[in-house]
Amino acid sequence: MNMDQLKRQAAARALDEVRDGMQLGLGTGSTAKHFVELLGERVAAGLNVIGVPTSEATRADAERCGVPLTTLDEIDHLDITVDGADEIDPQLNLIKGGGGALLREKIVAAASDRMIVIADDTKWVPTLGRFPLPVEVIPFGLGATRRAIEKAFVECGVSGQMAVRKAKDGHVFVTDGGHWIVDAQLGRIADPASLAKALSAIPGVVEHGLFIGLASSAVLAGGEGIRVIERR
Ligand SMILES: O=C[C@H](O)[C@H](O)[C@H](O)COP(=O)(O)O
Repeated sequence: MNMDQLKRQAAARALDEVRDGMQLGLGTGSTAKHFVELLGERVAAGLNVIGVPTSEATRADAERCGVPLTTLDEIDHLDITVDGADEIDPQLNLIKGGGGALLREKIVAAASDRMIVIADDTKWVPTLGRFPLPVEVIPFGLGATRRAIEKAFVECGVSGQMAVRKAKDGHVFVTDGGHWIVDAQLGRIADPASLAKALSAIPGVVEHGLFIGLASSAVLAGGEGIRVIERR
């Protein structure tokens, strides 16, 4: 089974948790896209749900698949958010934002009763940090923000190169919110909760890709089948 088939399997398993009448957060990325497509098939067959997309890309996918959409201004909570991740550790802390959608993803996950993470099992790691940590920043005063981020890294015992993310066309990547992303190659983040707190305290940082205590469960698809891990 190839990687894409594993992603679809994980998405299909998460779909088992969806009930009629639910309000759903719809994640972003190649794995979440499978979930949106499978959800669309169920909607076409009569399932009544409504979704909040975590990016303009997911909005377009959901519209194409016929999934009805709303916003967090029109409803007061979500039952489940189903989203992918770039890394998942055994405490179900995550690195997200490889696709640049971390800000909306975190807002939507935090407004949800449960967050189910779906992934192929290569995303499962003993310690976060091999995947570059995305930090969403305001372009204004970026030099000062970068220095403050470096200081936070030192205080949290991590270090590594930082680079402003570029889009495929070579221009600076701009998020749906109009911000930039700095990717930090940290290698190993021993204390992700402390680093998350330190980054959140920096004025020019809009959000970062550490999702601490947000995921309720992870559905990991691998060569030997599906593993569901619940947060203790
Ligand atoms: O910004 C993007 C998101 O955090 C994605 O959920 C994450 O990058 C995983 O994406 P994929 O399922 O494509 O690996």
